[in-house]
Amino acid sequence: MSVPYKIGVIGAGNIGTAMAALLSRSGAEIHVTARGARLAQITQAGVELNDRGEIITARPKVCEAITEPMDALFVCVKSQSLASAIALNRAAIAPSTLVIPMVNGLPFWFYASADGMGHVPLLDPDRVLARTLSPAQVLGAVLLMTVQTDATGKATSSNTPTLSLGAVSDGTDEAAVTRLIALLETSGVRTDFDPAIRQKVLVKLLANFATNALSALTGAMLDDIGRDPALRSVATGLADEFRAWASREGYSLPPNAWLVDLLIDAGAFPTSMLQDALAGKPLELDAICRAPMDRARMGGGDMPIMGALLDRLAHAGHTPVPRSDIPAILRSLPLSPIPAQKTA
Ligand SMILES: NC(=O)C1=CN([C@@H]2O[C@H](COP(=O)(O)OP(=O)(O)OC[C@H]3O[C@@H](n4cnc5c(N)ncnc54)[C@H](OP(=O)(O)O)[C@@H]3O)[C@@H](O)[C@H]2O)C=CC1
Ligand SMILES: CC(C)(CO)C(=O)C(=O)O
Repeated sequence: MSVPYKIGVIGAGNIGTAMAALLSRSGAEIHVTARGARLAQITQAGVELNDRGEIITARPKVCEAITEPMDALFVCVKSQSLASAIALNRAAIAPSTLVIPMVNGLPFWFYASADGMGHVPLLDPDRVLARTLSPAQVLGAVLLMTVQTDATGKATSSNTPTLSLGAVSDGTDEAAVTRLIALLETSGVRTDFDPAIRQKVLVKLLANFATNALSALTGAMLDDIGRDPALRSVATGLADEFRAWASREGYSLPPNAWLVDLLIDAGAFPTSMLQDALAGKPLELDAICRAPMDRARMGGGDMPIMGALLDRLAHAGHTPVPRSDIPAILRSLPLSPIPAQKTA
């Protein structure tokens, strides 16, 4: 009897539930981790994804922590939980396991090379990730998928799941990656392998940086941010700050016209950070906002609009703030023109 291909999915929230349901169509053996009430839900009823009208149900193996090596491990937690989730699931990770962190924000591996993981202190303060994972086994990932989950754990996705994967250093087992991509494609996840994965990460992070904290503070949907002149000028000011830093790092990012189109096209969608603010959950501010700002400051630059926005968030008490407070808060941000950036 052949040994089954084993895929671990750490975290059964929006993305983890969707991935577990989709990957169940690949024929691989799927192991999902969950805790508390979610563990009980999956044990009883499995996972369910409504993928643009198609209901996909599956009964993966479910546990609090995976205790045997996986061929591939998708880590679907918030960025601030990545190190603890990896530490808890240490037994799932053999030297040959492909580990795919599916998180938004500046990735902990962004400065990795064959010599080591590099270090972004905010993202891996105790170096758990750097010590546990080798750069060759980590695949960078950019996921374009919008998923929301209801109280019963049922996930709903409103677009074609699209995933870009990329090696973060030399030494990645290309045959293993090819096999994983075939399984993802069989599952309905449109997947490519992109040698320029860092560029792709920064393009997505440009959108997150420009919108997420702003939406958490104001409650604005993506299309509001694209259309409302006051919100739009904050978002494009943030994008200018981000683009200036990225350009110093050697990356050329799309211009504000691209960003505004993306926001308007997205419609009345609450960013993932607004969803967290509304649910009273911790916000991914370190990975999405503070880590790029720290890197900019380390390079002698600054991000004054983001600095002020984080300050307003810290002092807001309750987020989103009342609508009546928004105009004064937006006017208080340092939206002075910054030097024109060279953009693609
Ligand atoms: N939602 C979306 O549409 C998109 C999200 N993303 C990104 O994907 C990542 C995941 O987001 P999302 O799925 O929405 O987040 P959720 O908060 O919905 O899910 C995270 C899950 O991880 C679980 N978790 C946290 N720590 C651990 C741990 N140590 N062990 C096991 N489980 C753990 C949480 O469990 P518990 O509830 O018990 O805390 C929760 O179920 C984020 O970086 C997000 O920005 C990217 C693209 C789109
Ligand atoms: C939709 C988008 C790109 C908005 O920033 C996103 O990824 C999010 O909501 O976190």
